[in-house]
Amino acid sequence: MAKKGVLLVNLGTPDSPSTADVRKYLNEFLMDGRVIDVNPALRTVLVKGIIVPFRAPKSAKLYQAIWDKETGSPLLHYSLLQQAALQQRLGDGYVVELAMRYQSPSIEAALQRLKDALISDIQVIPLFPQYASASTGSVQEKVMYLVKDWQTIPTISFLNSFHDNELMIETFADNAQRHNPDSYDHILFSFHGLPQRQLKKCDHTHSYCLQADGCCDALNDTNKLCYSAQSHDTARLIAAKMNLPGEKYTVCFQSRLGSDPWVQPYTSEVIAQLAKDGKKRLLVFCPAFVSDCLETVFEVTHEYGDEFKALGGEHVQLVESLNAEPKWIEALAGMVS
Ligand SMILES: C=CC1=C(C)c2cc3[nH]c(cc4nc(cc5[nH]c(cc1n2)c(C)c5CCC(=O)O)C(CCC(=O)O)=C4C)c(C)c3C=C
Ligand SMILES: [Fe+2]
Ligand SMILES: [Fe+2]
Repeated sequence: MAKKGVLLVNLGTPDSPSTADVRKYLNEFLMDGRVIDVNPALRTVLVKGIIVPFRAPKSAKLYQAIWDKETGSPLLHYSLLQQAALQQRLGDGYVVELAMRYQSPSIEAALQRLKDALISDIQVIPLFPQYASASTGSVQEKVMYLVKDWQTIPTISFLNSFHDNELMIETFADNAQRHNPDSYDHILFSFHGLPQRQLKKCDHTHSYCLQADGCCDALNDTNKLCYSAQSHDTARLIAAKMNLPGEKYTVCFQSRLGSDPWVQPYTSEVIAQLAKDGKKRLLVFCPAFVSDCLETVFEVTHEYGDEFKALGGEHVQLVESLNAEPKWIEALAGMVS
């Protein structure tokens, strides 16, 4: 029987934590019109003239702090473990490839390997639980761009999002149990941030997202692919699995870049308020990421941890991401149709 292809795609990471490699990575990433969605001339000035020159040396230091001597970037390391575990779980009938949207391993090389293996049925799984044009949409666009000139275009299906996947929700809740959640004063669900403008552009009615009261309180036909609404849904589902009452947790958004408004509340402001309220111990989920990476290991544990302590808090504990947890690999296997 003909083999089927599965292409796992995560965001990307620099090839090394040197300033030169981080600069190369940030340039490719931030010049993507779905990530910095302003006109190309302005984007070039912002990215090449301002953001990257200032950010690359700083980011290189952060990457150096999380880079493992043997396994390198945590994001790539866990992604490779996921690929190997999924390949083993699916068996010989499938070829599982891994790619990064930016830098390496590239989507182009992965598609070429599938083509060389005569695979004509490919399922693309962008490894982002919640849909965003800047993440999932960008992967979809890149794959379509790369196959557009092939003589024979294979059957390709794309997974848009899996924010409510039962086994994924269970894996996050299981990971939290290692930390005795009852011993924490408050729990945060801290998602990667996104400019508000990008959320609004996904609302085809132009009247609901960030305009209607409680627009993220439930999913409906208008907001079912809204990143913020899906993030709130993921958090509600994990909270329900853990029997957390509403007052025990807060949904928030981290990693803001630039001065435009991003989806709120911002994690750093929530943490500051919790410290002011006398909370001492915080447990933090980052359910926008399926692998631990710079944004979880460094930003949550070190940056937010230090900020919280400076304001009188005692401890910020990250809940590990899905990484290569067997239940998560089972979740991925279930997504392969
Ligand atoms: C305009 C800027 C950015 C948007 C929009 C954005 C969306 C977005 N990003 C992820 C996932 C990841 N982002 C990561 C790092 C990262 N993201 C931005 C900017 C935007 N992201 C920057 C500048 C960086 C680099 C961090 C730094 O240099 O300090 C990562 C981590 C990569 C790693 O190697 O560990 C991930 C993962 C999603 C899912 C998303 C849209 C929802
Ligand atoms: Fe990002
Ligand atoms: Fe929305």
